[in-house]
Amino acid sequence: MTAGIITGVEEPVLKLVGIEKSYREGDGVLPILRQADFSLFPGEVCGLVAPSGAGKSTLLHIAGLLERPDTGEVIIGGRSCGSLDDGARTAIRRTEVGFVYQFHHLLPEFTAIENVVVPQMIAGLDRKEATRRGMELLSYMKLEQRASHLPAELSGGERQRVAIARSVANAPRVLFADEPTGNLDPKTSHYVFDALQALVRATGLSAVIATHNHELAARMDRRITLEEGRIVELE
Ligand SMILES: Nc1ncnc2c1ncn2[C@@H]1O[C@H](COP(=O)(O)OP(=O)(O)OP(=O)(O)O)[C@@H](O)[C@H]1O
Repeated sequence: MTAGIITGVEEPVLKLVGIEKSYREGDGVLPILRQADFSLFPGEVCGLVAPSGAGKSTLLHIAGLLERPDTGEVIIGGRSCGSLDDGARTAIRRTEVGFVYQFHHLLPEFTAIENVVVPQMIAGLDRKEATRRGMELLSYMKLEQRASHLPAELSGGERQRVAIARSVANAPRVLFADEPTGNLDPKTSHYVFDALQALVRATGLSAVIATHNHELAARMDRRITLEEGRIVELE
């Protein structure tokens, strides 16, 4: 066993322990996260529902290794990430973590399938294998027929489904989605979430999804919120 890697089926894919984060505000500090603790288990889809400004994006960025907490520990796949240097954190982020945002951020000059293939080729896969996996992911997202279209030729919901497929192209352990349907109408939001859920079920991925949409949150395995910087489970 590799030193520092904990194995076992019940081990969380993501663990946050005592996370604290403040930002400077004028002459003072603005505390955002205070002793935030959280565990996400394999295959779980967890909704993060909290008012604007509560710290949802901050939490996702810290958990996804885009930002460092002031104190506390982020453990991904049993590995503590706090003491790692930026290079090691970037390597873990590339292989273990996927991100989806409110806006798709697809490469406009590349087709849907190319957008899913490019990150895999950057990670070292050959084009044939990357295309095979890319088509499989697009089919989970019900986009096989749209694979050769450019982003400008796709609807908002289709673009967001391509962005989701791309975010998991390199088989991360955990997906962080920050308002992934925030830009879509309610019907399309549900359709995109259906596709995301099918993908999660098919790949065994775990996900934390920040959303203002309570109906979507109700469809997730668990829901959490932020209360005065702490993570609290919702019924
Ligand atoms: N880099 C930063 N520097 C200073 N303040 C910041 C920074 N990032 C976020 N904040 C502040 O921290 C608070 C939490 O921001 P965050 O974006 O995490 O909230 P949120 O819950 O995701 O909000 P929303 O739902 O509106 O996206 C806000 O008051 C924000 O202004």
